Amino acid sequence: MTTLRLVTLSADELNRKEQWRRRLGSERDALTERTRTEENRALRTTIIEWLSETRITTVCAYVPVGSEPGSPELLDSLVALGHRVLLPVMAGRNPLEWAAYEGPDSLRRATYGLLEPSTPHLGAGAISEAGAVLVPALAVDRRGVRLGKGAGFYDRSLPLADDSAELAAVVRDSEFVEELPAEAHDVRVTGVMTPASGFTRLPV
Ligand SMILES: Nc1nc2c(c(=O)[nH]1)N(C=O)[C@@H](CNc1ccc(C(=O)N[C@@H](CCC(=O)O)C(=O)O)cc1)CN2
Ligand SMILES: Nc1ncnc2c1ncn2[C@@H]1O[C@H](COP(=O)(O)OP(=O)(O)OP(=O)(O)O)[C@@H](O)[C@H]1O
Repeated sequence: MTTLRLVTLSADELNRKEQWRRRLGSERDALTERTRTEENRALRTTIIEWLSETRITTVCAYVPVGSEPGSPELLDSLVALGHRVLLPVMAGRNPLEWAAYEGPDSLRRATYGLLEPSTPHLGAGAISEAGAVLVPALAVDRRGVRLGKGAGFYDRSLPLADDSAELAAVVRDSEFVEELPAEAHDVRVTGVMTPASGFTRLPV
């Protein structure tokens, strides 16, 4: 009985997550190039300012693709300011591995239209060296529940981060929402970063 009920609930949650993904995805796709550029510029400024107020050196980031918030320029700015920037490398369904970003030439095409670093792989444990993890997301809620692409990569990887690390979901302002469907395996982020509001610490 109990098992059956759990399975039903979980399928339902999955459905609700999928509906959110579709809606948020079309909203992102409908943005004008101008809005996108403005938001990404604001994100770059606000992320750099936020980090400059901390003693964080190593930052885990991601190379945005399609309509994801963020920009390659942000990665270059972080490196120029002396940060060590680690980027995710997919390794099957295991936790993400990490490798250093060393400029645009250090990236190569990977599966699913992603770009990955061609520098030496540092393993899945390298995330523990980061003071901040910029986490790609479609949305995040006030409890720190994050909605991602739906493959669970960050749910498997974030538990390897240091306890003191800031786990900052990077989203558009309208994607910081009241409540998202949550599942037991969802790892909560410690903060959210948006173009207009900058970094907001969440009560995790
Ligand atoms: N820029 C960026 N890099 C990232 C992530 C991300 O969200 N954004 N990830 C965050 O986790 C990881 C990759 N996550 C992925 C999650 C799902 C699928 C996926 O569902 N692929 C579909 C095909 C999708 C398509 O081609 O449109 C599939 O498996 O069939 C791929 C990668 C690591 N790197
Ligand atoms: N810790 C885990 N170990 C193994 N599998 C997991 C774990 N966390 C999540 N998963 C698997 O990943 C699937 C997708 O999870 P979810 O929908 O929460 O992904 P997401 O957080 O949106 O995606 P992503 O992290 O890739 O951006 C889950 O149905 C589950 O099967």
